[in-house]
Amino acid sequence: MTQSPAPAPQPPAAPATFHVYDTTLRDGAQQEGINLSVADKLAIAPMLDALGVGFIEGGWPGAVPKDTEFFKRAAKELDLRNAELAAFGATRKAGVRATDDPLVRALLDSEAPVVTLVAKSDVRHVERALRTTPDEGLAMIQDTVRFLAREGRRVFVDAEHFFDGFRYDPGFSRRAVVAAFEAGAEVVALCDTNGGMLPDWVRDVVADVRAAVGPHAVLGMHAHNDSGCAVANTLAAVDAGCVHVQGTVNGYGERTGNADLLSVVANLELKLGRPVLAREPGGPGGLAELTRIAHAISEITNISPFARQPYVGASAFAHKAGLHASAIKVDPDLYQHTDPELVGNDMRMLVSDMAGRASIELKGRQLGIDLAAHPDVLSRVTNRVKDAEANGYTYEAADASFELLLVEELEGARPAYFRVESWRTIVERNGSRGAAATAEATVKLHAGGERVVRTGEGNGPVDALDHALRLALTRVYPELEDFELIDFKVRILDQMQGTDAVTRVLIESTDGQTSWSTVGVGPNLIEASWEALTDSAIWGLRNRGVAPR
Ligand SMILES: CC(=O)SCCNC(=O)CCNC(=O)[C@H](O)C(C)(C)COP(=O)(O)OP(=O)(O)OC[C@H]1O[C@@H](n2cnc3c(N)ncnc32)[C@H](O)[C@@H]1OP(=O)(O)O
Ligand SMILES: CC(=O)C(=O)O
Repeated sequence: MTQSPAPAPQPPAAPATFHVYDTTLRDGAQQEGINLSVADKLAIAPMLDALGVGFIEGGWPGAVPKDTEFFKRAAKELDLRNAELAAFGATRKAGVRATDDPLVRALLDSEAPVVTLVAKSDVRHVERALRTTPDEGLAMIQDTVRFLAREGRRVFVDAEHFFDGFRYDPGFSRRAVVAAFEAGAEVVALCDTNGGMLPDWVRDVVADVRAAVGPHAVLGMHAHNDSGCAVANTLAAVDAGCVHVQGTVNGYGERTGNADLLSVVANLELKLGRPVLAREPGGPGGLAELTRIAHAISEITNISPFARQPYVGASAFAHKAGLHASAIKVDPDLYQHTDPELVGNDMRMLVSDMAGRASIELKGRQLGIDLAAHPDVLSRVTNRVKDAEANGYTYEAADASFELLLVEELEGARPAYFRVESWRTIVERNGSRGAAATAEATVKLHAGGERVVRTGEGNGPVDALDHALRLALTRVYPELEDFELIDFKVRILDQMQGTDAVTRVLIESTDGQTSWSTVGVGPNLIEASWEALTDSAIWGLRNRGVAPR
């Protein structure tokens, strides 16, 4: 007999407030390899605002000159609709009055409406890193919070190393949080600074603190991802009563990063039914912007998007296995945890040797080719793909070559834009030391009812072949003048099915509007490249609606 699941435990009563606090521009910028200019920060902030976060932590004014400049310019140049800017900084130094601490003063000077103070809440850090007493550690928190609150700032406190500290000496860590609230802090975010917590540990500690501070105190969570649990830890904290979540876009951050705020908000909204992003009614923004903003920000950080990133990655809704595709054909929900459109992403079908007929049918549909009424074609294409992949081809990154294969099986032949008679290449280098090699290629083909022979030059044999092919075809197909080769990848595949190594070439081309990828395989680089180059020309012409001449 099936047992009904136990009712989920109810979260403790908590304030209606819920904060989404982004720290991409501060903690995200602490990631190795990220270096954001003031202009970069000014470009990212409006994207975060459009996403609907409530707070944007812009950096540490006074400590980092670029951040001082950011707050100065942000006040004049940014027109934020949803978010408030937060300036990050530390509590006063030991033995110094808050009013006399230049870094505390710099927080005021930033004119940010919110100030977030990092405060030591692990007694070991107070004694060993600050080299002071627990009482002075608590006084540093209280004095700084009180001073800034009196100056009219909303004060948030990041309780640094809270979880490690709590597991070592819960009494001191609790007192640090209570001290911050008593002094006027509006939020205390409990930080897993070293990122090593697990969700159950977080839940227990947050529940303890929640009981100590009462149901109305705004507790937050700031998680790092060193145990791979930052998002889960953030959700566990919410479950236990946190109503303020911190994180960074794409999970950027020190070491292994912070909680990916995009996953956090998607999970809160889609899985837990908590609308947490601000949205203008009927307007853009919110979750539907998630994928676009993730990629736009990765352009600015110059960190390649992570394909397997939950919700927003290129592979997040990409399906490869044949069995998955056959169920998806019936209902996409059978193999997807959520609808990709809700987060602005797309479902993609990947064609490979793991494809079955359903994968090919769905891929055809995605390419605008309905194969439902052609079971014979589906079987032939499936078999051809499996054979070709066993011989070194890969179609999941070469949609254009796959489409040509499909058209060939459907229409009985490839589009006959030209017929190749032969081609050859020569690489030449004179005997002088340091002289560069040059390449020349000759292509003989038939197009537009004529035999055409053309020679092209290039800095290598593939470049020369590309030039010769264009020279031979552009009189008949002037559209080719817009085509450009934008990426070229080579891989040597050893011992395919007991044969010698083969070479696989993947080419990406563009006509300025569309880009497409083709694949070629051969016993050497030149033959593989020729196949990918000719596929590229054929697909590009067909896509433009050009008829064979
Ligand atoms: C967990 C986090 O990620 S918090 C964010 C960390 N971010 C950064 O550190 C980036 C910006 N940092 C900086 O530019 C510099 O470290 C500065 C300007 C803040 C300080 O530079 P310096 O004065 O040269 O000091 P240094 O970096 O060597 O040491 C930090 C000092 O801050 C003190 N400190 C550390 N945490 C705190 C805190 N929460 N409250 C008060 N003081 C603190 C340390 O005790 C040390 O003081 P000391 O110089 O009297 O020994
Ligand atoms: C404040 C902060 O970044 C941390 O404790 O990790």
